[in-house]
Amino acid sequence: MIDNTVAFIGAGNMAQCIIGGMIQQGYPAENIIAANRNTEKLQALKNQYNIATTTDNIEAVTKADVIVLAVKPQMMAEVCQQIIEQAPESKEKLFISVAAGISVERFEQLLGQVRIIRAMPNTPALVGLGVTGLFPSRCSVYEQSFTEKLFSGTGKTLWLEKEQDINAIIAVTGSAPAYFFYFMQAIQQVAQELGFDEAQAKAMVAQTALGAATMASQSDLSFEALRAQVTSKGGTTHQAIETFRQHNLESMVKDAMYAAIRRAEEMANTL
Ligand SMILES: NC(=O)C1=CN([C@@H]2O[C@H](COP(=O)(O)OP(=O)(O)OC[C@H]3O[C@@H](n4cnc5c(N)ncnc54)[C@H](OP(=O)(O)O)[C@@H]3O)[C@@H](O)[C@H]2O)C=CC1
Ligand SMILES: O=C(O)[C@@H]1CCC=N1
Repeated sequence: MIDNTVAFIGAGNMAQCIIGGMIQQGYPAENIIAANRNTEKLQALKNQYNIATTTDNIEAVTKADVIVLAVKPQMMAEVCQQIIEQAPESKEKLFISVAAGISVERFEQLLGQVRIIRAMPNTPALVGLGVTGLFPSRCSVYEQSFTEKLFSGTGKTLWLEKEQDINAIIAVTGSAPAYFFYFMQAIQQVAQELGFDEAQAKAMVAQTALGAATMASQSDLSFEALRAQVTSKGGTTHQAIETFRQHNLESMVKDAMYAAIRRAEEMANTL
C-alpha cells in the first residue's frame, strides 16, 4: 500500500499536518508529492520531510496514484477544472477531498463520476492524534482500506454512514481544535494578567490541557465525573464552574457548533 504515490494539491495547514502524520508513521517520503502555488510552503515541506514538491498541479497529479485535494473550498472548482482539462486521465485515479462544504455531487459535476473519498481530518493529525471522518463514493474495498490506513497514521478514523455526517464531524472534531485553542488562549491571557510571563503561562495551560485530555481519554469515567473530581464542595472550582453556567457556556458551545454546520451547508449550496 505504501507503494502508492500520494499527491497533495494545496500544501497549506491541513496538508502539512497530514503529511507530517504520514511521515511520522513511516510512509515513504519519496511516495509523497505536494503541489502549491506558494513556493515558500513547498520549500519548508521539502526541508522538513524531504518529500517531492512542485508548483505545477498537473505534474503532481500525473505522478500520483492518489490525489488529495487540500485547497480551500473556494478554490476547489478552479483546481478540479484544471485537472480535468489538462490531465483528463486522472479521472481513473482515487481522489480524496479534505474540503468542508464540497459535496460528492459537486465533485461529480466538476470531475465526472470519479472514485472519491471525502475526508474530514483535524490539525492534531500532525502529532498522530487527529480524528478523521471518512465518506466514500464509488470506491473499491482496497481504496477504502488504503485511505483508512493513510489517515490512521495520523490518528483515529471513523467511517460515516451518510455524507451529511461530514458536516456533523466538522463541528465535533474538524473545527474543534480551534475551540480548545481559543479556550486555552483565554486562560493564558488571564494567567498573564495574574503575573505569569507569556512562556510560563503558555506552558502551564498546555500542560493542564494535555493532562486533562490524557485523563479523559484513558479513563472510563464520564467528562462530568472527571470534572466532579476537581470540584470540591464549596471550593474554588465550584465558583468558577458556576460562573461559566451563569454565562450559559453550554448553550454558547451548542450555538457555535450549529453555526459551523450551517456554514458547511451554506458552502455546499454556493461553491
Ligand atoms: N485547517 C483545518 O483545520 C482543516 C481544513 N480542512 C480543509 O482543508 C482544506 C485546506 O485548508 P487549509 O489547509 O486550512 O488551508 P490553507 O490555505 O492553509 O491551504 C490551502 C493551500 O492551497 C494552496 N492553493 C490555493 N490555490 C491553489 C491552486 N490553484 N493550486 C495549488 N495550490 C493552491 C494555497 O496556497 P497559498 O498559500 O498561495 O494561498 C494554500 O497553501 C480546506 O478545504 C478545508 O476545508 C479540513 C479539516 C480541517
Ligand atoms: O474552518 C474550516 O472551514 C475548516 C474545516 C474544518 C476546520 N477548518
